Amino acid sequence: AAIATCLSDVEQHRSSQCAARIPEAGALLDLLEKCPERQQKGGFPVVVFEGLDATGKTTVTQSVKDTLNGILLRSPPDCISQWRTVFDDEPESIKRAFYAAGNYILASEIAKASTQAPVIIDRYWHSTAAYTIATEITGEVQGLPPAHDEVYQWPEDLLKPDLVLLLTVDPEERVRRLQRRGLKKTKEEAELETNSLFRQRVEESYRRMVNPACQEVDASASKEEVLKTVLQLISKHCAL
Ligand SMILES: Nc1ncnc2c1ncn2[C@@H]1O[C@H](COP(=O)(O)OP(=O)(O)O)[C@@H](O)[C@H]1O
Ligand SMILES: Nc1ccn([C@H]2C[C@H](O)[C@@H](COP(=O)(O)OP(=O)(O)O)O2)c(=O)n1
Repeated sequence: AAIATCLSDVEQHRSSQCAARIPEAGALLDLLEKCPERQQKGGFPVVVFEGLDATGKTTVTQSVKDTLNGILLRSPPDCISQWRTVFDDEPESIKRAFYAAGNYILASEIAKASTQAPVIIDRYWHSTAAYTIATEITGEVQGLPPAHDEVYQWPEDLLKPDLVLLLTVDPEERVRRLQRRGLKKTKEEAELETNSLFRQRVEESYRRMVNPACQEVDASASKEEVLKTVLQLISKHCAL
């Protein structure tokens, strides 16, 4: 399934002539091969936060982690994030193999952490899927694969979270937050800012994901209000 695809993608790139150019692909594959397959979740809830850049994921995940005494994780996981810039400059298929592999490596961390405390995650599979789907077409959301297409399914061999919250803010507020933050953006995020059709395709892809689907949260309110809404949703959907 998905892990096989991303393994073969990375393997292909390791064994191809570009391997000399991307030695990190070999190191990534070694890490991936060490991860046990079909990881099981522990007894604590696993909650994922998704959304476009600057919708407030970092802010809210930190607060939720503090409130619930939880463990905060992100995709791509810290153990491979030093290679991110290398893969971000590669062609689309190599870049996506990196992010896909990162989700499987993260699954091992989630399995372990969820035996200790609630796990809060900043991006996971839905990010990889939504940005990939949105990149593969151009133009309006009408051009996306139809709702219920299998591209919107969660990979059957990847550990599932209990709850996925999709943070959305209106485009003007999002740009204000991006500007206020003033951090260096990934190339793709710079493009997002200017390309509103791409942004719409990413959000619509997020909304079509199923099993688990994303629950949308309007994140335009103040940090305190957003935190309150999110904590209510978590206590409604997860046994804490
Ligand atoms: N609810 C909010 N209202 C106003 N500003 C916010 C809110 N949440 C986050 N911000 C600000 O917006 C910027 C982007 O937030 P951040 O949490 O880094 O988003 P992300 O992790 O989704 O990229 C930051 O400068 C942050 O302080
Ligand atoms: N699990 C993940 C995480 C990120 N990605 C990709 C999707 C986009 O190209 C970028 C977004 O990452 P970026 O660092 O800009 O986002 P944040 O600042 O963390 O909100 O990474 C992914 O494909 N899969």
